[in-house]
Amino acid sequence: MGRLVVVSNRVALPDESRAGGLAIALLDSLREEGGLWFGWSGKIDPDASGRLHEQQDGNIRFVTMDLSAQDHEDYYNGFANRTLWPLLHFRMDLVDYNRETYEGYQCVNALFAGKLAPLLQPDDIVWIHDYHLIPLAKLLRERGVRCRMGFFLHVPMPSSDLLAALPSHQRLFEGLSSYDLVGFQTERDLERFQDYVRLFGRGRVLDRGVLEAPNGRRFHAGAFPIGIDTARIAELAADAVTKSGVERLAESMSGRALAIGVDRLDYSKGLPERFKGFANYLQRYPQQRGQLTFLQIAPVSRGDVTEYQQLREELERLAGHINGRYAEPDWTPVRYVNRNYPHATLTGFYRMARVGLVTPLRDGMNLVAKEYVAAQNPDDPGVLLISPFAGAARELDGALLVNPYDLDGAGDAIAQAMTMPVEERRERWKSMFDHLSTHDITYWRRSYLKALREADLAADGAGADRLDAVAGNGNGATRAPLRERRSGIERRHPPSAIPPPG
Ligand SMILES: O=P(O)(O)OC[C@H]1O[C@H](O[C@H]2O[C@H](CO)[C@@H](O)[C@H](O)[C@H]2O)[C@H](O)[C@@H](O)[C@@H]1O
Ligand SMILES: O=c1ccn([C@@H]2O[C@H](COP(=O)(O)OP(=O)(O)O)[C@@H](O)[C@H]2O)c(=O)[nH]1
Repeated sequence: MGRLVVVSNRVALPDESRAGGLAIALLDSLREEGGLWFGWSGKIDPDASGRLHEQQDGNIRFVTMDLSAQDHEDYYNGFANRTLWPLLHFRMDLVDYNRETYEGYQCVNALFAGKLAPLLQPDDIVWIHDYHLIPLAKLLRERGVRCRMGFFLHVPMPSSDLLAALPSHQRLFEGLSSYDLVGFQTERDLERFQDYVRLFGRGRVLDRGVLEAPNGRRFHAGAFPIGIDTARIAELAADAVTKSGVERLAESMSGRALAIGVDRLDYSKGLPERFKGFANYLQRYPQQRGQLTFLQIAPVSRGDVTEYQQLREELERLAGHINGRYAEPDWTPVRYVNRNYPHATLTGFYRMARVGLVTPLRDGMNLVAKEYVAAQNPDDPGVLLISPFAGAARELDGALLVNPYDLDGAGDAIAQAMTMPVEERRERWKSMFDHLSTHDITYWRRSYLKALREADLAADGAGADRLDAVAGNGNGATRAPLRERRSGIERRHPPSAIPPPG
């Protein structure tokens, strides 16, 4: 079996501890399989982009590349995080497009290709991640790389009309057809991508999950909801209870219940709306005032980008405003912390929390939602409140759905969580925990890689006779949703027709 080569902008280097679901998930995957992880070093080289660093940690070989200040500005702060990130999170109002940053993005992708190509062996399986690196497969193929290549998009795929509003969208998104398999977080993301290919991408959907680019190249697409290392999170959480940081938090609660939110400081996470929803709860449920303290952990993210700086200021104002209005001499309703915590501590915080608040405006998956569930005490679990706009909501059918734009709804759901009987909490928790135990990070990686290894339609269209046989493989399109209608919003378990990982 070929070596696994993972490529992503962010790499979880052994001494790295920044928050972010992609890096955490890929580290879990590579630990099991071993292989090469290639990406940005996280360092700025004042002279030029391209200096490589190499280190080995267990069975993972890390090769990372520095970027010059200008490349970092155009590629990461610019096109990736000021153009693509808002676009892919349905925020046209925040999209800042200019040709210069787009060219910078292309140049950095070309640099990745130039440095990576000589490291590859013909039977490697190359797995490229996220919106930073959409053009990479095409650029590698232009350099003669013939390996099997897959792509996974960790963020949402928005509606095709939004994608089509991006100048040069065809040049960018046609790049996806150079992969053998393009993976999305949910079936909805896959559907929206197929719509784009049909309506604006000059391509064809030959069958569900089998697409053809304008140049005739055929490739697969499927939904592969990412998971967490459920057993390890549950174990860490049980052990964390005696950790000093966790004990200190427990002591400071003075017997009050805890509501927790854990998010990078990002406008996609719906933090102002969440703060306002909590204020709504305090205002409309005065009889519960003083019983629940809300802890929001929000490590600073992408701090050079204006919109992120503005969000930080807004949240500071809101936290001050809510505390000024509702605090008592012996109780502060909102605790707002811009610090990053390791899982050993975070899982203990999750377990202590009666309410988990995960209310993004849009989120590819949201691993925090899954970690919160995995960390609960089975005898006395907390209640997860989740936005229907997080990919995870489709799987976590025991959570209370909260539309982040509905502040009254958020207030009601918090109050409901506070008074929910333990039997109901256990029942809701169990169905989610059982699901997360089977659909964990290993399941995700194996399912995706199995589908990638089997995605062998010839690039020139030969092999079309196999289309019928393989259509639907890897995305489970043909299975009916398992069920679930709560609060009027249909949620599906992830594609259960993915062949069991072997
Ligand atoms: O690398 P950063 O710019 O610091 O940002 C951190 C990561 O944020 C995004 O994470 C996404 O991936 C998660 C795992 O699949 C998913 O649960 C979440 O919904 C996504 O937002 C981003 O996509 C990554 O590239 C970043 O590394
Ligand atoms: O202080 C923190 C805050 C977050 N995280 C981790 O960062 C990841 C966030 O992933 P998620 O999918 O929720 O969102 P993303 O940040 O990737 O958009 C989760 O594994 C969190 O446990 C962490 O380790 N420490």
